[in-house]
Formats: sequence, C-alpha cells, structure tokens
Amino acid sequence: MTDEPTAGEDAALAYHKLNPPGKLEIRATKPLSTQRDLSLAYSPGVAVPCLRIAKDPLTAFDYTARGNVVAVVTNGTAVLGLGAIGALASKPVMEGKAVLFKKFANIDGIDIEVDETNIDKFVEVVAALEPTFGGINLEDIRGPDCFEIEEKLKARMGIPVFHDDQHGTAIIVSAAIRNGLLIQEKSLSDVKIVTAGAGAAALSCLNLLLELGARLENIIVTDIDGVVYEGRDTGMDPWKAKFARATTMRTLDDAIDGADIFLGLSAAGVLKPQMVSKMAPNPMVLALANPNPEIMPEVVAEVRPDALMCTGRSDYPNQVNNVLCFPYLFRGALDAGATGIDESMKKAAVEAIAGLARERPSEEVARAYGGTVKTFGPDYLIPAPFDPRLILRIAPAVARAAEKAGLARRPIADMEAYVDQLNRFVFRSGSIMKPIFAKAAGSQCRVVYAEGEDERVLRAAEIALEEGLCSPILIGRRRVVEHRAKRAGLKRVPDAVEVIDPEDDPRYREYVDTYFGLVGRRGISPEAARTVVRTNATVIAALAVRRGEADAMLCGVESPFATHVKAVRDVIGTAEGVSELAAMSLLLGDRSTLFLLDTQVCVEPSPDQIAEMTVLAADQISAFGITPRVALLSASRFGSRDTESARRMRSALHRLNSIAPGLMVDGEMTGEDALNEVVRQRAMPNSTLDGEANLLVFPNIDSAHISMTLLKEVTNALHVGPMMLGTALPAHIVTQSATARGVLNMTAVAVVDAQSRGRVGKPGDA
Ligand SMILES: NC(=O)C1=CN([C@@H]2O[C@H](COP(=O)(O)OP(=O)(O)OC[C@H]3O[C@@H](n4cnc5c(N)ncnc54)[C@H](OP(=O)(O)O)[C@@H]3O)[C@@H](O)[C@H]2O)C=CC1
Ligand SMILES: CC(=O)C(=O)O
Ligand SMILES: [Mg+2]
Repeated sequence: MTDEPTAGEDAALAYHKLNPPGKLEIRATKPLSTQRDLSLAYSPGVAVPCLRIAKDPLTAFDYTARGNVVAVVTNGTAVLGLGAIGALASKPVMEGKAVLFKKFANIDGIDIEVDETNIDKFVEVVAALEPTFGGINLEDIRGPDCFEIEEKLKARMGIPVFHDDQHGTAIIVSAAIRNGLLIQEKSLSDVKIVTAGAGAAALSCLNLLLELGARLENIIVTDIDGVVYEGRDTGMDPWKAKFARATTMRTLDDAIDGADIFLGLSAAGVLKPQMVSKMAPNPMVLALANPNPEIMPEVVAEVRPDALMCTGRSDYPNQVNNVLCFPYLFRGALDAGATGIDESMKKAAVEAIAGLARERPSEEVARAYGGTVKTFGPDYLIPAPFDPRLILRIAPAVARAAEKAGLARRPIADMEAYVDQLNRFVFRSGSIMKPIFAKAAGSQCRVVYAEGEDERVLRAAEIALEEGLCSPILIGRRRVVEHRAKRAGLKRVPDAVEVIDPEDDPRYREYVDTYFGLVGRRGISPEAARTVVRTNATVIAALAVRRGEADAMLCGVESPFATHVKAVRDVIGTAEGVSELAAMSLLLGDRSTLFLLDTQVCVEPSPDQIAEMTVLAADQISAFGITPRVALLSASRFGSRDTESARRMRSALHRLNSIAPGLMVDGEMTGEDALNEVVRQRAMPNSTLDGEANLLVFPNIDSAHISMTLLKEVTNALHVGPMMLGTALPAHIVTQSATARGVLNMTAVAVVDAQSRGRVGKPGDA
C-alpha cells in the first residue's frame, strides 16, 4: 500500500475509522438500572456464583459468559498473506474474525494480540487465559511455529484449541475438493496433488486430505525454495519432512506436470499460466493466498477452460475461505461443551459443508448475492459464506461428532430442539412463528398470491409446498412464472401449483361480472371493470377468494400498500360489525417481540376505531399463543397533557374497558412507560398493565409507521406483516420490501386466519 490511498483503500480506512473506531464493543446482558440489580450483579450478590464455581468449576458455564466466549489469539507472524506485520497491525484482522464469530454464530469473539514470538512464552500467555474462555481460536501464526504452539496448548488446555488457518482452511478445502472431484469424476485416492506453500494452511490441508483418502505418494509439496524433497536441508522442519519425496524435481514448474489439483496457500502470482497448461485433464486450481491469489481465475480460464477454479476472494465464484467453517464449528463445539476438536469433528464439518452445496440454494443466499441463484456445479462447489443454512448443518454435525468421540461435557440432549434454537438465531421469526407454522402444517388451504411472477413469491410458494403449509395459486403469465421458477432452481413450482394467467384464463368473463356486480354502482363502467380484471392482479386474487376458488390471498410485494388496500376494500370489504380495516406489524428484535398498530391503514382513528382495532389485534396476538398486553401510546403520561390525541387515547381506553373487560390494557402512556415497568410503576403505581407491553397502539398512522420503520432500522428487527385486521375474508398485504421469508411467514398467518374462520375449502359467495 502506498501512502496515498486508492478509492478502495479509502473506503476500507473510513469503514474502520467510523466512530466508534474499530469493529467491536461489549454489551451488558443483564439489567443494571436499580440498586437491587447492582447488589445482584456486583457485591454482595456476585459472591454467590463465585463460591459455586470455586466448588464446581463446571458451573462457570452456568453463571458466566465463559461458555460462549472464544479468544481470537495471534502473535501477528503470518497475517493473511501480508506476512509478519506484528501483533498490533494484525488487530483489524482479529477484530474482523471476532465480528464473524458474532454475526454468523452469535459467539462472543474477543481479539487478543500477544506481542510475543517466542513459542514457549506465547504458550504460557495463552494457557493462562483458560479460565476466561470457552475456546481458543489461534489465528495467523506462521508455520512451523503454529504446529508446536497448537500441540502444546492442546496438551495443556481443557477447552477447544483450534488453529483456524490450519484446520478451518483444511475443512473447507477438503469440502471443495470432495465436490470438485465429483464433477471432474475423479477419486481422491487417485489424484495427484501439488501445493505451493508448506506452511500452516497447506500442510494441515494435506493432513486432512490424507485422512479422507488421499495418498502420500500422490502429493508433492513446494515452498519458497521449491520442491520439498528427501535430503533437502534448507528451510525444512519436521512437519514438512513428512511430505519430502524421493524425486529429482526441484521446482513448482517441474512438479505441476500432470497434476490433478493445485493447492496454493503461499503468495500472489506464484502459479504461471504455462504451468496450468501442463496440468492433467479436468484439473482443479485452488489459488487461496489472500488478498491476491497465486493466479487469477480469468488467466486460468484462458489457458484451461476445463479447470475448476477456487480462490479465497468474495469477488469470484467458489470462495474457499475458512469463514465458512470456524464460526459454526465452534458453535457446535461450545454447545456440546467439547473439551477439544478432533479429526472426527473436522470430518463431520467437511461432510456438512460439501453436502450443503449440493442442496438447493435458499433465497437468503440469492439475496446476499444480488439475486443470482446458483446450483451445484463448476461455479458453485461450496456454499456461499452468507448461506444461513451453514450453521444449521455444521453446528449439529460437529456437536454430534463431539459426543460420539467422548469429548462432549454437555452432550446435546434434544437435537431437534437444538436445531430449532439455531433456526431461531438464523430466522429470528422462528420462535414466535412456530405455533402459526404448526397450525398451518398439513393444511389444504388454497392461498392465492397476486404477484405470482415475483421471485420472492415463487420461492415462498416452493417452501410452502415443501412444508405442506398450503396449496399455492399463483397469478401471473404462465411463461414468465415457468421461466423465473426455473431460473431460481425451484423443483415444485410451477408444476405443483395452479396458475391463473390474466392473459388467458377461461374464468375471465365470470370474474368481470363478479367485479362489476360489486363496483358497478361506484362509478365504474363495464369497460373499466374489464380493464381492471385483466390488469389488476390484487383484484383477481380478491375475486378468487370471494368466489371461493381460494381460501386466502396475499399481495403487496409490488406497488404501494394503499393501492392493494383499495382493491381489498372494493372486493372483499370489512367483516360484519367492523367499521374500518387496520394493519398490525410485528417486529422481532434480538430482545423483544412487539406488535404495532396501525402502521398502514387508519390515518387518524377515532376512539371507537382504536378500540375496535385493538380488540381485533388482541385476537390475532392470541393466535400466536401470546397474551396481549396493550399500551395506548401518547406523548402524555396518564393525563399529564391535554392534547387532542391524548384525549382520544383516554376515550379509547374507556371504550375498551367496556367492550373488552378481560383485556389487559392501559394508557395513555409514553413508549418508555409501555416497555419499562420500573419507570411505569414510579409514574403510575396503580397501572393495570403488568410487565412489558407487547401491543403498542399509536394515536395515528404517522407515529405508528415512523416508529416501526425507525425501530426496524435501528434494531435490525425482523418485520412480520403487516397483518390485515377486520377484512370480511382472509386477505393480507405485505410491504414491497418483503423477502421470500417474509412472504412465507405471512402465508402461514393467512392460512391460520382462513382456518380460524372455517374458510378452508368452503364455496364462495359470489
Ligand atoms: N483462503 C483461506 O481460507 C486461507 C488462505 N490463507 C492464505 O494462505 C497463505 C499462507 O498462509 P499460512 O499458511 O497461514 O502462512 P505460513 O506463513 O504458515 O505459510 C506460508 C507458506 O507459503 C510459502 N511461500 C511464501 N511465499 C512463497 C512463494 N513466493 N512461493 C512459494 N511459496 C511461498 C512459505 O514458504 P516457506 O515455508 O519457505 O517460508 C510457507 O510455506 C496466505 O496468503 C494466507 O492468506 C491462509 C489461511 C486460510
Ligand atoms: C482467511 C484467513 O484466515 C487468512 O487468509 O489468513
Ligand atoms: Mg488467517
């Protein structure tokens, strides 16, 4: 890097410098707002767990964060491919690894940069840290020092010690090679493997490949001094010596002749195009040096179009990077209380990663990669790092292997519940949506999707079919639906779904008649009705529900919410006794589950409307298995202001007390009163609200919508909804930013809505 940063370097510097500097902070997980909290968290209360741990060290996993904290430890001697830049300069990489632990596996990684290159002194420092951590991730320590360091630490420590550059890399390289050889139709026991690099990563990869069936006599190792041969006396060490060959070959150029696999874990530009051209037919080139590989993929493609190519970079296909492994491997090891990580746990991770690449890719992956979906093949040998299924496959496989190997101090008692818990971490909707999905499972409910051409809808329909949630009906041009389903790599859609093609549906005339019958006296001419029914898919969906051809409808991923509300109002209308539609949003954050009302429909509701929509919302919340606790929100706290909206909320409370006497509701109150019981008790000791409110009712659409979008942005909460309340028939409108997962969540809500109204399979009333 020169002193004058390029645009890319500038961006990297700005990213790291943005206040607060660096990439990590520490957060408290318990409340500390009262004298009582203080006496529990600190003296005198803290003495109690201390004494327990002194008696039984294993209880440290119950009373402290130790079981979820991993040290990312380095001495800065082989930082990426940057070399021995020192402990301090390595800190951004180590902070980065810690962030990956957190984001991908919810593990608290703490970076520890030790300014010590003497092996024994370094080992002393790390071994002394054992009480603090549940695991040790060694990082960017040069070979061969790293081998000795790891062996010594493993022998001394009762927690997993794992050098990621060795074993994390070996696991992902092995998975890529396993899948690559399937495509190239070769067997690991036959292939000739040549490395560039004989350091931490390269040798560890070879050792794992040997475990998996590669043969020592088929391997040639090269490093900065060329081929590692028997009798070589420069730059040798016992770990390299294992691979020394009785050969006259001396250079990578000699060795690469006829090789099936090139494994580069050395430095940029080491592999030349003319070397690649000498490789065996259908070779694999893994050029994994970071940040710049041993050879660029476009160069390989030019000389050997039959080659499978992997790099360590995210801007090319087949990113072989240990980030695909270490967070999840540690997740499984920590959760099983593993005392170490052995070969069987590594092999389990290899199988899990290789197997996942051969599964159908998820929508989350597609989204993270700009919508392009890949299926197993030359450009998709291993899963992408953002694949949310990695944790679901690797962690349980590793935990299971730990138990089998007798290394699990806390074996996982209920594997299904464990996978559920991981699922919840991945799709925070997991827990609360579970009863809804359980009720919907096995239903024959026909859900019609207005935007059946949208890829998010297609993916949701595919999963809905897979999970037996409903029988999807898609509105869309058949050829477009077919093309997009194929592009997304779907298996069940469109063959297993009904498609209503607005350009060519035999029911068109009947639909127009039904529609005209509904709106003909609202200024719509027969001609206009024909146009609407041909062009407005939400109207078609609503007509299908109304005519009993579908049990529930979903729309909203395209065009503004209000246009869908109009179509639903026109065709489906409000339920008997309901004066106006409303919409409730659910926000699932790391720490809270909040329902917000009305985020979308009622602009300035009257007290009666507020009461009416609150009762409807409370019913919907009960369907989630949650007891509603309602706060009527305002800037006024129990009469402290006499604004128009405060008066409205007060009147709404009176109305609610009379129409829903069993409902736990209070107000008007501030957001703080609603969510903080301590504050509320101080301001209003006789409040009828207990605990944190979970349904927040706002005085108008602006405050509701603004709060919802701000909360979503600031807390990164997952939005489920909006759920429509008060419709005569099941109809839900998602927002345009909905993901496939969002559409799927709302599919389950729509199915349960239809079931609870006894709608499923009933004839319509057109
Ligand atoms: N994609 C991924 O997931 C990972 C990539 N890596 C990358 O692999 C590389 C090595 O890392 P690591 O094993 O930890 O480091 P080490 O320092 O332990 O090993 C480096 C090895 O590369 C050799 N080497 C260095 N320069 C050359 C050269 N010009 N020609 C041939 N061999 C050379 C060294 O030879 P000698 O022994 O003679 O010094 C040494 O054997 C780095 O670029 C790193 O970024 C590492 C881990 C994971
Ligand atoms: C990816 C990694 O750990 C490295 O390049 O060192
Ligand atoms: Mg590394």
